[in-house]
Amino acid sequence: MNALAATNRNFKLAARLLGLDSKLEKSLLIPFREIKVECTIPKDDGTLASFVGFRVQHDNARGPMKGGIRYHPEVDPDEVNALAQLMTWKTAVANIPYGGAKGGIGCDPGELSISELERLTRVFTQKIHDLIGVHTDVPAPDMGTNPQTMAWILDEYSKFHGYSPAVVTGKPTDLGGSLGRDAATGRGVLFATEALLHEHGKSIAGQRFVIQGFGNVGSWAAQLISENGGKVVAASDITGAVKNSKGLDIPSLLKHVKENRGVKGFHGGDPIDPSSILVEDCDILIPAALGGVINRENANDIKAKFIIEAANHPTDPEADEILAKKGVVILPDIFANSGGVTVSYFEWVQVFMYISANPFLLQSNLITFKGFMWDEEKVNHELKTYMTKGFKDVKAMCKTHNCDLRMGAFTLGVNRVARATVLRGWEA
Ligand SMILES: NC(=O)C1=CN([C@@H]2O[C@H](COP(=O)(O)OP(=O)(O)OC[C@H]3O[C@@H](n4cnc5c(N)ncnc54)[C@H](O)[C@@H]3O)[C@@H](O)[C@H]2O)C=CC1
Ligand SMILES: O=C(O)CCC(=O)C(=O)O
Repeated sequence: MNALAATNRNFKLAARLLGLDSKLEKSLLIPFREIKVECTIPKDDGTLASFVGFRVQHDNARGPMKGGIRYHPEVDPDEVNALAQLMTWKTAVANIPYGGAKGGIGCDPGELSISELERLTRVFTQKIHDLIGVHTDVPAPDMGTNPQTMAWILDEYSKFHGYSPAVVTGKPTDLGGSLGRDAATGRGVLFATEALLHEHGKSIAGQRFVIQGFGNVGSWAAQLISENGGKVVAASDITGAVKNSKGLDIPSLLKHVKENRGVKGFHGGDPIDPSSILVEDCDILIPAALGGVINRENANDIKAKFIIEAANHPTDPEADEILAKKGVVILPDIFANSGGVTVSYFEWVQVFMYISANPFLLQSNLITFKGFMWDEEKVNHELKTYMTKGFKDVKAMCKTHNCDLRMGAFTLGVNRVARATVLRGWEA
């Protein structure tokens, strides 16, 4: 099932459990705006290259639309649409005052030089600058993008609208980014996993983890899990996969990935076929790469007892059904990976605090006044508070609607957005 069909299906199931009015259901499903732009850049060798960029703004009933921008060859409009919708429910589950959006450019960032990536980002920003903004739609990093990408967007946007550090989050700390944002999605995955395991009378220590994807989210999750006594027995990325049943030495693997741009060739374990990573023996499986990877082809062979969805939409609905019958507990993406957008919200709030404390910044283009920025300990502490509360809220919905964690999270998110929509008088 494609990502959009799967996401719509989950939304409709939640709407039915909530008994939503059919007109309200329809208006919640239809995106606020879909943007598709052509981005042509000169390559370093002087030839021209054209790419297609997307931004889907799904819903803004609860606040400015929020979500990452992805650079990946498989970016397509349906997937961006699904990911934007997931952001709407995710920000509502986290109970932060945002709606949902997502963007992407169909490109392979590994094939582009830094200057080509900068030109592409600036052209994309030129094409969409009138439709994003501090109070309308606030991008952030996702697959294939990073704080540097956000810095280019900030700079290009500011040429049109004046210095606007709150127009993106996940930016470098030197430009007003929040401490802790880089690790936030992985740290949120840790807190979410702790909350789930606690309920099952378990803790991270001693559990065997398998992680697919070793980029921002996967590598931070691996690091924090191993620091908390968990054993990462296999990990993979686009370059390859490695396994060590005694537990991979994560600091050495992180060093290897940094030096070699991938997991491939790491000597602290045995190389395995990356396509078998999801069915490796473990207690807890963490998909942290692409969507749709857990499907009817492999669901029956999955050995994990718990799946923590660090990636967006890693599990197809058909796999959901198979895994439920096997008794596998799935912590859904719209809760499990909400740590990133939650700290993005903290970043946005911090930027407003220092701007209002020192309006001179807006004229000077310089951020020198850090008095109202939070230290990392505060960021992490607040994140834990939000993740713990989020888990409790999801569980309460599971009890009310007698449903699994995915529907608990969907009913929680959809209900909060529906209430905001009605309160604003937007229902049909
Ligand atoms: N960065 C963030 O704050 C958030 C990211 N996410 C989701 O987490 C997932 C990962 O995102 P990031 O870590 O930010 O991206 P990233 O670009 O930093 O890393 C992606 C990782 O996935 C690997 N990968 C790509 N294709 C693969 C394949 N076919 N098989 C195995 N590995 C593959 C890459 O080699 C890389 O290690 C995505 O689904 C993203 O939407 C969710 C919430 C927030
Ligand atoms: O930090 C953000 O604003 C968005 C992160 C994101 O794209 C996601 O949660 O999937």
